[in-house]
Amino acid sequence: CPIILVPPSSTKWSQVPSVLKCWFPPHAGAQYEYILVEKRGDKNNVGFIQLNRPKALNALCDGLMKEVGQALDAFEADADVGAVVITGSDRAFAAGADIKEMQNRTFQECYGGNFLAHWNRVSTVRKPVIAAVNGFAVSITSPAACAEKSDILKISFFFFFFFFTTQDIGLSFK
Ligand SMILES: CC(C)=CC(=O)SCCNC(=O)CCNC(=O)[C@H](O)C(C)(C)COP(=O)(O)OP(=O)(O)OC[C@H]1O[C@@H](n2cnc3c(N)ncnc32)[C@H](O)[C@@H]1OP(=O)(O)O
Repeated sequence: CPIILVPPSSTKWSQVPSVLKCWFPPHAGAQYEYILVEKRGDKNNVGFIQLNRPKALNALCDGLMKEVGQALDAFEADADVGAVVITGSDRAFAAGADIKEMQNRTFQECYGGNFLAHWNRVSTVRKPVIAAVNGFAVSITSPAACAEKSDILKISFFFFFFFFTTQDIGLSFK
């Protein structure tokens, strides 16, 4: 007879031993530490991820980004889910990368360890992912990185590069 594993409702996803994680999807009971995850909509077919570090304005720490990746994996594998919505909480969508966590990392650790590799999961999900942005939404990027993504940005980048040779900082506040 099949064995069904049901984690206690107080279990945090980060406390679940790795060998057990494949036996139950994260949104089936185990709680996340940094995000809230549920299925919404009349047909329960919208995957909903709420960033949930309000005291740190949802700064994107390593643990939060790993959990977002896990939740996206679970929604991608769930045939009932047609699209995913990611939103913030309280005053912020997200205050960008967690600068407290980053401040002691050396360039070698970041570059050699490819420390943002798992951040890309959101761009590889094949289902539509919608960002419902509220409050602060802070980020930084380089025009060169943006220019890889679209022709319009390539043209903008050309003009940008013409006038500025340094990296650009993109900030968006509420
Ligand atoms: C994606 C990559 C690779 C890079 C980036 O994203 S770089 C961008 C990083 N983000 C920032 O530099 C933004 C830093 N935050 C701010 O400038 C301000 O917090 C604010 C303008 C967004 C809001 O200012 P406000 O005065 O309303 O709130 P604070 O008192 O400053 O913050 C409340 C609370 O949140 C903590 N916090 C805010 N942002 C971050 C962050 N990015 N990383 C870690 N923690 C953050 C802030 O320290 C404070 O907590 P404490 O009271 O416990 O210190």
